[in-house]
Parts: sequence; structure tokens; C-alpha cells
Amino acid sequence: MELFSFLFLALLFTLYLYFATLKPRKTNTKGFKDYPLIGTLPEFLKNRHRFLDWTTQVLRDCPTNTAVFSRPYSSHGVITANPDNVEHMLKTRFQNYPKGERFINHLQDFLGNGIFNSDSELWKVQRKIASHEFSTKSLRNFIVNTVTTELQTRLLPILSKASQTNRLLDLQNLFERFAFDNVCKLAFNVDPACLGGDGTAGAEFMSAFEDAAVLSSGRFMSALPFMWKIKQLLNIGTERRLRKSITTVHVFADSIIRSRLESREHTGDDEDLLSRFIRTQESSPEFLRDVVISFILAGRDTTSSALTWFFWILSSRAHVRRKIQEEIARVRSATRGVGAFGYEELREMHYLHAALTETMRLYPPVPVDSKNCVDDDVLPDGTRIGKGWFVSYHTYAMGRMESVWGKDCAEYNPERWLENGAFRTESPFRFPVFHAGPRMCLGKEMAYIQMKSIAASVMERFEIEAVDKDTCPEHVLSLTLRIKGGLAVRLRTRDTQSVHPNTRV
Ligand code: HEM
Repeated sequence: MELFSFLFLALLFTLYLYFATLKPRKTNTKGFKDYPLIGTLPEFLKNRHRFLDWTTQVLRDCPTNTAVFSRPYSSHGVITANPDNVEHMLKTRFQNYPKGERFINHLQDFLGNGIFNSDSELWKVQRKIASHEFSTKSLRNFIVNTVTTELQTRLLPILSKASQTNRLLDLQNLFERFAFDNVCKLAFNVDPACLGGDGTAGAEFMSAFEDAAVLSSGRFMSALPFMWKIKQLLNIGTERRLRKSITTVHVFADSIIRSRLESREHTGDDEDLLSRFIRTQESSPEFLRDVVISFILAGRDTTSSALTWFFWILSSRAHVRRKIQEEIARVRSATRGVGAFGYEELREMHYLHAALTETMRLYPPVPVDSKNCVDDDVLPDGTRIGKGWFVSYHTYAMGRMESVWGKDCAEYNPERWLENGAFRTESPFRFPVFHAGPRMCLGKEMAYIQMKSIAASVMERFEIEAVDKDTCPEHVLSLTLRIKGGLAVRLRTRDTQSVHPNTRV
């Protein structure tokens, strides 16, 4: 026993000496500090809680805004905020940069082989069906109608009541519930009634879905890649919670899919994606479940994240709020529209489009996205990448790069998106908020319809002020960029003279 204690103390002492005298292999300030054997791990552990800002600073200091990242017992990787590199990986050499095994393994339990978590043929077949359906007018109308109903019957009445009672509201929570109801209608025509409804089963489904998303993405932040696998094997800690939440999600989705398959002949006119997939091809219930879950994940927290940051930013920018309100009033008087905004009216709102886009430039809902390198390659800026390395493009950092947006990159300025008053699109490689190339986001148009519809309807009726409008909120990093603790706001009904008489709730 004494010998054991002695050996143990000797080992501790040796480790102490090793770490105390350790010097990074790379001592200059460019790139991540890289130590022998343990790679970037010490820096990563020190900065994990502020991952986005730390990596942004490192990339800003690198000559081509690209840095190599290494972790012990795991493959190396490259993180880039360079538009040429982004174009190379997302388009020019698309085949060489799939999601890859590492990404897919991390999310497999939750997402199976859904579009968000597959490559090659499995991805292609879902992409083909979905991109056809997303381009149909019937799906667009379905989306507009779903958003309108949720707005008129749930969100606006909740806001109206809060403004009368001067109650504080967590706007992020409301938007997340809104988006979840919406995307469930789109995915399988089910209304979980998470916003203002009595949907107990729906609320349980949403909360399990949220847990599953956060815990699955937490696997990527594990200091040592095999640690989550050990926890999974022993069914302990976060992995135990993850298993439970995934089971809840699967049971809920399976029951809907089973009943829809049993009444297959009744899906003839249904507009939701599940019915469209059932009509188009023969698929197993498990595959249909994967399809549905991926779509819910893709459309769930993205629009709510963008809208939450949008209202926080606008809280301290009265001049931007005023311009949006003037635009809304102009569109109203031109169309003499009443009630919810129609698709054509939303299309006319160029300034609102620019203000939302500018929000996502600085606070992208998907801040970092990763691919896997299949064969050795050299990026356009000269960075060498080895087979099996991960390559991440850092959308959050790109919005803050002088090399991409110029000297005023840190300023919130919707005007940068306008030319003679009309919205001007940007290269998706400089602005990869919706991804780019063959895997570009399928829900982009739907997302803008939803965000513009909510923003215009809310801003036409209310003034919204974040309680803590002058302090940048902390964010939580899961798959999407969310505000830690939500966004507390106070509402005031706008002067009745400035609101169209027929639009009151
Ligand atoms: C502001 C809102 C949104 C943003 C910023 C956004 C962003 C993105 C990004 C970055 C990706 C690439 C993810 C990856 O492959 O790793 C993506 C993919 C995707 N998005 Fe969106 N998205 C938004 C809203 C939506 C909505 C509302 C839907 C509809 C349900 C949707 C459906 C999809 C789908 C199906 C994919 C997978 C495409 C593929 O792999 O081929 N998105 N989105």
C-alpha cells in the first residue's frame, strides 16, 4: 500500500513538473496555442465558456483568418472565416467535405439518417423530394396560413394582455414556442399548442426535443471525444438524460407516423412534409421519423434565435424602429390591407428584410458549422488539410471580420444591405448564415416569411423594450445561438393613431 502511495505521489509530481514547464509549440500570437501531446486542449478548456468570442479573436489575428486546431486522441481540424475557403468547401470541392462520420455519429441517436444528419444517397433522396416540395406555391401558402393563425390567435393576444398589465415577458421563450408549433404543423400537421395552448403532451414533446438537441450538441464540446461514449455505455449523467429525452421524442413522433401510415389514403391533400414524403416514396416508419425530426430541428430554434436578437438590438436603436414602422405604414396604405400581412405585402418590406439580415450577420442562428475532409487538400489560402480532419466555417466570426465587411463591421447598419431602397443579396460565401452550395438551407424563404410576418405584426402594434437593452446578453451555445436566461422585455401599445384601425387585436 505504501509503495502504491509512493508511486501515485511520484506520478502526480511528474505530471506537475510536465505541465508547469510546458511551453506551447507555437509561441507567436497567431493561431491557437499548440502544446506537445495535448494540442489545443488547455486553451480550449480555458475558453470553452466563451468559445465564439475566443475563436473570433484568434481568427482575426491570423493573416488569412484561418487557424489549425488540434485535440488529443482526436483528429486535427481547421477553423476558417475566409470566404474563399468557405466557397471551396461548400461548393467547389463539395464532394470532399461531407458532414462525415464524426458529425453523424454524434447526432445519430437523435437524428438517425434525417436530411440534417446524412451524406451521399441518403441525403440526396431527401434533398430531392424536399427541395421540390419547398418550391411549390401550395407549401408557401400553407406556411403563410399557419404563421397567420399562430400570430392572430396566440402571439398577439399574449402580447396585448402583457402590455395592458405591464407584465414582463420572455420574448425568446415565446418565439421558440411559436416556431415549434409552426414547424410541427409543417413537418407532420400536428399542432402541439406550446404557445398559449393547453398542449400538455406538446409541451412535453417540445421540452424533450430541446433537451435532446442541447445534450447531443454537448457531445461536440466534450474535452476528450471518448468521454461521452463511456457515459453512454454506463448510462450515466448527461447521456442518461439524453437517452430519456430521445425516447420521449421518438414515442411522440412514432404514434403520429403510425396513424398517418394506417390512414395512408387520407393523406391525399395534406400539405405537411410527412404526407408529401409518404405520397412520394415507400419508406419505413423509422426513416419517416428521421425525416420529420430533422425538419423540426432545422426550423425550430433558428427563426426564434434571429428574432430574439433582432428585438434586443432594436431596443436601443429607436431610429431603426422608426424606419421599420414607417415602411409598415407605407405598405399598409398602398395595399389597403387589413389584419395579417399577405405574402405580397411582406415582399415589399425591404428595410425590414435588411434589418433582420443585418441582425443575422452579427448574431447568426447557426454560428459555426463543421464538415469532414475526405482526402488531403489545400485550401485557397494555402492552408493544408489532412484526410479525416474537421473543417469548420465560423459564420459568427465572419460577421465581425474587417476583411469581409470593412471597417464598420462591428456596427449594426441595415443600410449596408440596401441599394436605392431595394434589398441587395450578398454572396453566400461571405454571408453563409443559410449555408451555401448544394446543401444550402431549404427553409430560407419560409424563415423570412415567418420572421417578417412576426416582426411587422408586432411592431405595428407595440413598442418593445428589453429590460437590459444596453448590455449584450450572454449566449448559450447549442446547435443554435440562444440568449442565456431568455430576453426579458416590457411592451407598450403604440399610439392608436399610428396603427391601422383594422389591425387591432
Ligand atoms: C433564420 C432561420 C434559418 C437559418 C439561419 C438556417 C440556417 C441553416 C444552415 C446554416 C443550414 C446548414 C446546416 C448544415 O448542413 O450543417 C441549414 C440547413 C437546412 N435548413 Fe435552415 N435555417 C433557417 C431556417 C430554416 C427553416 C424554417 C427550415 C424549415 C423547416 C429550414 C430547413 C433546413 C433544412 C431542411 C436544411 C438541411 C439542408 C440539407 O442538408 O440539404 N431552415 N439551415
